[in-house]
Amino acid sequence: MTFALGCIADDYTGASDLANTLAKEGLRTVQTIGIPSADLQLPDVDAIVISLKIRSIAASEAVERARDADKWLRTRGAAHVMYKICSTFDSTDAGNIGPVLDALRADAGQTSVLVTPAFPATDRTVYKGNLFVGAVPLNESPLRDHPLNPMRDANLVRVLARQTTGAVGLVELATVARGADSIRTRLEQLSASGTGAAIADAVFETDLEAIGTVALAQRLSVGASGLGLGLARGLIAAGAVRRYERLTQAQRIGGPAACLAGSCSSATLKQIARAEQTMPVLRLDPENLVSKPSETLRALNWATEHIARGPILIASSAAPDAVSRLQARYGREASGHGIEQSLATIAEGLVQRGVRRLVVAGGETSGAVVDRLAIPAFEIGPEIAAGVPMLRTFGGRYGEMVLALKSGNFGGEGFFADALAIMA
Ligand SMILES: Nc1ncnc2c1ncn2[C@@H]1O[C@H](COP(=O)(O)OP(=O)(O)O)[C@@H](O)[C@H]1O
Ligand SMILES: O=C(O)[C@@H](O)C(=O)COP(=O)(O)O
Repeated sequence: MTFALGCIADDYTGASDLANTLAKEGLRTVQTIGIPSADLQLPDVDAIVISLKIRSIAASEAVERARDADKWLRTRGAAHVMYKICSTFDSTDAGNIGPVLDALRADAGQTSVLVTPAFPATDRTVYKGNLFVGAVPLNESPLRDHPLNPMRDANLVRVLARQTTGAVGLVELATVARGADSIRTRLEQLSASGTGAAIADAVFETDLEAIGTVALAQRLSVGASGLGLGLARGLIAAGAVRRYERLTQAQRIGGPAACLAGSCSSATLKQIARAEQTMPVLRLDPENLVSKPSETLRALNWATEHIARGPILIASSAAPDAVSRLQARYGREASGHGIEQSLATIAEGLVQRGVRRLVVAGGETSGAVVDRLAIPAFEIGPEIAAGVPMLRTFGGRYGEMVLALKSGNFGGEGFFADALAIMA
């Protein structure tokens, strides 16, 4: 097997977002769940995106898993590996972006690594090292109340410096806008002064093309889907990959369809409210989900009553004050993990009741669901919304299924209906 680009994503929705971007840019792409097992026959591809669930686990464990994935990709010929992080830089002062970057950089024998979470398609831009979500700095966006990694500082040079052992520098927009040579020169300066990571400003796709061109000459880069776009365009421009036209039509799979939401992002809360106008919605009791196993049974009994008549949505999602109250009672990790596992149990029950079309909202939530269903890999189907493709399972114990794994923050208000319309 040969491929041009190896990627490691720190969560599953992030992986499908990146895979979507690469496919859209013309790379034949497969998304694997973890390191593929030896017996999984992968199709011929230009890019492999290995999905890990390491965004919110202990840094030492995240490092170990990322290094294993990196080794797998390198031993199969990946000259360049991109580490995919969230476009809102989701992390805490304990990691995991910095520790993983430090370890992969050391393994690659590289001095300075380009880092950019910019993703203009979803309005994430970086200027003077500050990350903007739409019109506001990261710390003024809804991400300041994320249940697992509240983002309270928009200055990524500062944020990353608190997580890495090396110095963090900046490649300013004026440098980026002058093109690849100018970025390369700045990176060489930073490298000569021993700077381990260079946050690169980027506002437009042309900025990411220039950053991608420079990154490709190195072994490692770190960023969100905008960086993937830059790398994909760089590979095609260099003639390393022939542009492939992605499928824009989904093959019909039929059967019952369901949506599950564990994201508490403001975008997902609006999408659930909109879905209530068009499909039966069950709002779970988060306290019961953490403390009483019977809540999952209640959900499955409710689903059994409704599922034959059309799509349904089951949600644990709650507004920031309710999330804080639950966390104060049970702890941040225990409530997050408990709810993820309950939603995974509900997903498994739904699939056992015949559901083959499943939409999941939330990164950690998607990770728990996909792991429970033991799906080994996905082929990338048509785009539903920016950053969210339709995914078709590749192998696995439940036969062919289609899924959409939605990052909490992505999609318009009608996302659930939009996804179900494409996953017909
Ligand atoms: N009502 C709730 N109260 C507290 N935490 C919740 C609630 N509902 C879901 N969660 C947890 O919040 C986290 C949401 O993270 P995630 O699924 O990654 O969504 P996003 O994509 O928005 O980041 C998960 O750990 C989930 O279990
Ligand atoms: O880059 C992004 O914003 C997404 O691809 C992503 O990583 C989303 O993470 P979640 O919001 O936790 O799903």
